[in-house]
Amino acid sequence: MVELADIGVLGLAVMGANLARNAARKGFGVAVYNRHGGRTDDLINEFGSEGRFTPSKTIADFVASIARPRPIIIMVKAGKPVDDVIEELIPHLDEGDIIIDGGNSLFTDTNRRFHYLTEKKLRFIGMGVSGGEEGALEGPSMMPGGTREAYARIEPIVTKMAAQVDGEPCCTYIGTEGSGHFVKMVHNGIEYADMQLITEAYDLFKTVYGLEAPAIADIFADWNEGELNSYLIEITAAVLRKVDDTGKPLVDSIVDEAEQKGTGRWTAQSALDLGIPLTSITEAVFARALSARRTERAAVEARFPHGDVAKRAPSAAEIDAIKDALYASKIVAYAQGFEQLQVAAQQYGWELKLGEISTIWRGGCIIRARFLNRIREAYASGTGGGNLLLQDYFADAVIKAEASWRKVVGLAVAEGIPVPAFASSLAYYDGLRRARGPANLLQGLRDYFGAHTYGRLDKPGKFHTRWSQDGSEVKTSD
Ligand SMILES: NC(=O)C1=CN([C@@H]2O[C@H](COP(=O)(O)OP(=O)(O)OC[C@H]3O[C@@H](n4cnc5c(N)ncnc54)[C@H](OP(=O)(O)O)[C@@H]3O)[C@@H](O)[C@H]2O)C=CC1
Ligand SMILES: O=C(CO)[C@H](O)[C@H](O)COP(=O)(O)O
Repeated sequence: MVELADIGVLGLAVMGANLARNAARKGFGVAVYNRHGGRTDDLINEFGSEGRFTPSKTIADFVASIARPRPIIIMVKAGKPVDDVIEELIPHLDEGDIIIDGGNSLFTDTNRRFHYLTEKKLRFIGMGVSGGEEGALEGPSMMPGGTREAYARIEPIVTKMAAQVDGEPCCTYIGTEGSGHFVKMVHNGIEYADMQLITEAYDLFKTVYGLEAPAIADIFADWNEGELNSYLIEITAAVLRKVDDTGKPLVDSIVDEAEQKGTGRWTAQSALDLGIPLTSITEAVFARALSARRTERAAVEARFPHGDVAKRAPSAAEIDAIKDALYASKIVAYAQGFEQLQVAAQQYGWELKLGEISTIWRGGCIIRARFLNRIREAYASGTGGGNLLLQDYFADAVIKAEASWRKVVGLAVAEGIPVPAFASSLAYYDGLRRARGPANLLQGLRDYFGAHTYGRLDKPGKFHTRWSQDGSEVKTSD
């Protein structure tokens, strides 16, 4: 009798194929299927000896080859393909089978699919997966959302497939509905901010100080030894060090147009819906949009040429100042991202455990970093409610970095180098630490043109001034 597979993987492009190999290497029987069978053949021909694979050329055979209740990871392009695949699967499934969408789906789509499949007595898990091609194979960070009992069925498999840090799997139950994909979306938003901050530091070293890529690589490699230690800082050094077949740094020949698949934009859109000042991530999304206007940028540069920047090698103190600016801005980006998780949890009725989320982001995923241990500690100590900036470790780090942060933003502004993520993070910090800001005037203006009313510091209630009439003030509510 043929042994049934423990899990199925449908969609065998880079992520699906590597997740299937990961599961097989961990000893699970893995059923595999791809719409175009060539990918299935390639996987089996190249890696079939790595474990117990059951390849199929039809969905019916694929489903039939998995032990019930069947856990099936679908790893296809986000959007309509996910709905198409779900519809193709449904006629072949039995009550209690579990479809696990491991792609980067929009969380509202996952909410919809969760309820749709629940009505059909099928179970649905929206599972964020981070780590790219290598992580999928070696151990990603996984963020599964759905019912707790559906998660219990897949837990022994996914916790074994996930990256492990200090003996703990980088996978935990996130919550119901689309919460797993929401958390992955915010992860990606933070990834956008992290990368934007790195490129701003690179731009300063290159454009203001005239450093070549290998010298900048050395700086990032050095930073990776300290508190900035992270996967993205590590690979920045590797990318900057790479030379092409002409012997020149590859990075100097890469087109300066950032692409995006949507998760950063969704994070910013969600922040607007939830009313969260998610400035660092949103600026990172806008910076990608501006970078994509390459032809327009060339034309505008011709009309508004830059003056020459007097380039000179940076002193050790100037390098440290950029490091401080990057670190403080990073703290702000994470504080904003974690606030978004907190507010979403309240808004959508999800019990997101921020300590556990920071724990599973410590390994496997793109934003893995030493820094996440600090966030985990803040939540573990029970003092993690509210803004992360107020936690002692982060507050001390920002206070220590503040003078350098201002200097670096000032230098960039003076030299005409855009640093939107450094600057907006600093503006957020400055805005947040002012008990009294200038919105009193704004309220006055709103009341003037639209009778929108305002509150007063000296008495309770809401008021309107008859600005263009007799100038008198009326109380509009208590
Ligand atoms: N690449 C990465 O680093 C990461 C990707 N992700 C997410 O994981 C998912 C998979 O990513 P990736 O591996 O890069 O692959 P792609 O996003 O490039 O998707 C390709 C896969 O989708 C399948 N597909 C597309 N349309 C359909 C359809 N209508 N019906 C059935 N199958 C379809 C393709 O099948 P066929 O071969 O037949 O065309 C192929 O298997 C995506 O949601 C992505 O956003 C998540 C983390 C990291
Ligand atoms: O999910 C990921 C990592 O966590 C992907 O790499 C992500 O799709 C990259 O996003 P973009 O193409 O928008 O930069």
